[in-house]
Amino acid sequence: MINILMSGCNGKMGQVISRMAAESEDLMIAAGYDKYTKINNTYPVFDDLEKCDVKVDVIIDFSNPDALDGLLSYSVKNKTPLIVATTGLSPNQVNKLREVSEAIPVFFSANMSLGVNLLMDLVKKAAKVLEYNFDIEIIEKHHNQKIDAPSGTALAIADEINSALSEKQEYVYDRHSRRKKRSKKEIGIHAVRGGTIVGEHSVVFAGTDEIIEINHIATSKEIFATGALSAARFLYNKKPGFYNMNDLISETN
Ligand SMILES: NC(=O)C1=CN([C@@H]2O[C@H](COP(=O)(O)OP(=O)(O)OC[C@H]3O[C@@H](n4cnc5c(N)ncnc54)[C@H](OP(=O)(O)O)[C@@H]3O)[C@@H](O)[C@H]2O)C=CC1
Ligand SMILES: O=C(O)C1=N[C@H](C(=O)O)C[C@H](O)C1
Repeated sequence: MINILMSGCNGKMGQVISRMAAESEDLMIAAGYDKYTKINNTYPVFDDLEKCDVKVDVIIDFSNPDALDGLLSYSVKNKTPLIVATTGLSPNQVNKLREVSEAIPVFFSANMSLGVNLLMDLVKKAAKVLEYNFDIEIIEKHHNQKIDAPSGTALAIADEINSALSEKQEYVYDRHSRRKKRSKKEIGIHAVRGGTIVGEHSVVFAGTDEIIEINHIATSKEIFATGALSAARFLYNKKPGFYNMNDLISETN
């Protein structure tokens, strides 16, 4: 049995993962971490990781960037593998994750779904072929409870595209403050927020008289939970290192 500490356990993703782990035979949520302790969880919940006296094998984090420092201290002190799915981390926080991965296994992905990770591969290929004649714009849509914008996935897609191009593109976030034509050296990134949209990402390659659009639509949060639980199985007993969905997909296929 792999014992998990669920960080952000009272939140939307924390609750979906708790339900799915309870249905699995090899994983269980042994403890939770959140801002508030809640009475109807089936495991103990801590509002301070220093107080956590439950032995766990892996941490899954779907919470808030403010939680990261505490999680890093706890993981390093207890040599506990750490999965970070929280988005909106600063570049400095991502660097800290990389540093810590020299001592413990760290898994970091802005999107735990298989489909989005395939989309990243497809858009990289498209970007290479269309590099000189097409403008690239990314549009993401999420529910009205989402705090960060643009989504971590939209930024990760833009980074993947940039890694495939011979010249780095500048990211332009909506255009209300710009009074000039679009340059050839930019990737536009746009966020829509409303209702209960689970998560949609669309990459538009707009050329002269033709448009190619590559889309991913998440219709449930379970797809991210499935990915997070697979990441827990993957990271348990791994050597220190900085892992992502590509490592998980290559190992399991
Ligand atoms: N990588 C992926 O595949 C996915 C990533 N995400 C990301 O996961 C994160 C959580 O998403 P979601 O579950 O929808 O959000 P929720 O707001 O529903 O849940 C987050 C939980 O974390 C708690 N929390 C906030 N700050 C802290 C803190 N400093 N320490 C401990 N707990 C804290 C919140 O408490 P309170 O509500 O009281 O503030 C809440 O209970 C987001 O960053 C989101 O973008 C989401 C889905 C997929
Ligand atoms: O907040 C969410 O809900 C989601 N956040 C992630 C992101 O910011 O990319 C992934 C997913 O789209 C759902």
